[in-house]
Amino acid sequence: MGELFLPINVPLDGEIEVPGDKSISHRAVIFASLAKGTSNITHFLDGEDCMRTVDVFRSMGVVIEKQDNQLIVEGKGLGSLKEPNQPLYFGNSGTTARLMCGLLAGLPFFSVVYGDVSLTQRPMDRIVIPLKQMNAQIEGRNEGKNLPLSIRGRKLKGMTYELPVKSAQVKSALLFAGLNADGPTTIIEKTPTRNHTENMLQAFGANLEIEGDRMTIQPGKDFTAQDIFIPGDISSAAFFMVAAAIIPNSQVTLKNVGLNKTRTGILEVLTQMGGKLIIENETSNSGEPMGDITVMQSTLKGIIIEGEIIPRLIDEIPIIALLATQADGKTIIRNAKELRVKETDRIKAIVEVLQTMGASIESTDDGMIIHGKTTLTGGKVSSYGDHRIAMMCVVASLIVRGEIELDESQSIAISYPNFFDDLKKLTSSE
Ligand SMILES: O=C(O)C1=C[C@@H](OP(=O)(O)O)[C@@H](O)[C@H](O)C1
Ligand SMILES: C=C(OP(=O)(O)O)C(=O)O
Repeated sequence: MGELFLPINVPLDGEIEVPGDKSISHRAVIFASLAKGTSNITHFLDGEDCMRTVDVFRSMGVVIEKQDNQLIVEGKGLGSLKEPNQPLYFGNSGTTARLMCGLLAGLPFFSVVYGDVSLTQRPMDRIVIPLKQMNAQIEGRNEGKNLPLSIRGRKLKGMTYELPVKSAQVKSALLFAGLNADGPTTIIEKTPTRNHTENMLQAFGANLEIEGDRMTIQPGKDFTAQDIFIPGDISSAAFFMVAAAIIPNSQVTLKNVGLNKTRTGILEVLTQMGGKLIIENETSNSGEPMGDITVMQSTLKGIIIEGEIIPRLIDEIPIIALLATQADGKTIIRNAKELRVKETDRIKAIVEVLQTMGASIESTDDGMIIHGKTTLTGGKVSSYGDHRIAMMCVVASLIVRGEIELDESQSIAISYPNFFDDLKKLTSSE
């Protein structure tokens, strides 16, 4: 996209409603498509990733209409899905890939699934191995480690499985597979990851029991259509929370943001670093809490981010790294090796981008160490086609002394199509 001509050190001021949560939007389309009746989904994220999930269900015969940010889904039940006559394209979306494979493995037809260059490199064995233990018939490139995969769906066997990787996508894939199993499927999760699938299973009337670190799904329950309001995405809000925290005299309110505890690690980190934030107007819908978050600029200090909090802020680490460059002292991020298998190797990308801009940051095997506070000077950087790296670069451009030349920004439409409009609103208010 070339040079980012954005206002430098202009305070961010005002309020916006960030787009709908990406994880919850994917799940809302899936559940509404499996349910019987008409579901209205309000504040749906029409980013590219969620539209891939919509297209997949359209290819299986579900009528889905989009009116602005409202999605109307005419579900006819799990048994009504039809064999797609073309390969299913998952684009850049890891969530679509993992969740859909779990579902397709148990449906009585054949499908072929593939993705873009980035998704084709991401690990699929984390779902293929446990799905095969449930009797799934899946073949794929690199012995099933990567897309494309071919899936001959059939009745699956229930099983008990302890998750070896802290991944909500793997957990969700197995819960969806469990809907088409011959008996109960129990999943043991030692470190909590986002629980939107569990919340929505319960909201649609599935037979799901959760006890401590184990959950059991029983097949055989029909789902009834629901009206769903999708909260704002805290992972999108994070970019403006950080911008407000680091640009002098800023104050930003983000309305109706999802506050599910499995996602709010960023709020804890901001507070521990000395950030000022207020949460107001808390409500909830379909088991998902939400509220308004106001963030003000403040003096920040470095902290250690590790352990159980990591899955609760995994997608926010690119913007947290930028935040840490503006905090006094050392910030250490550990136990985040999963970042290496996201849209790009995010540890490598974050470190490269921020080093180019003049930050003092080094990578470790499972994270990074950042020394602050540094004045960023700009430079020529690549997002590697990763939406979160691209948005981090745009926020950085608001505080750099020089200019940032970013190679692309189209990827931002994957999760935040109106990102630049929202940025403009916050930088141009009186
Ligand atoms: O289940 C989900 O919606 C997601 C889970 C996380 O991935 P993993 O399950 O791979 O950790 C997250 O990084 C991704 O953006 C969305
Ligand atoms: C990792 C992400 O998404 P996905 O895994 O669905 O591609 C993300 O949005 O940061």
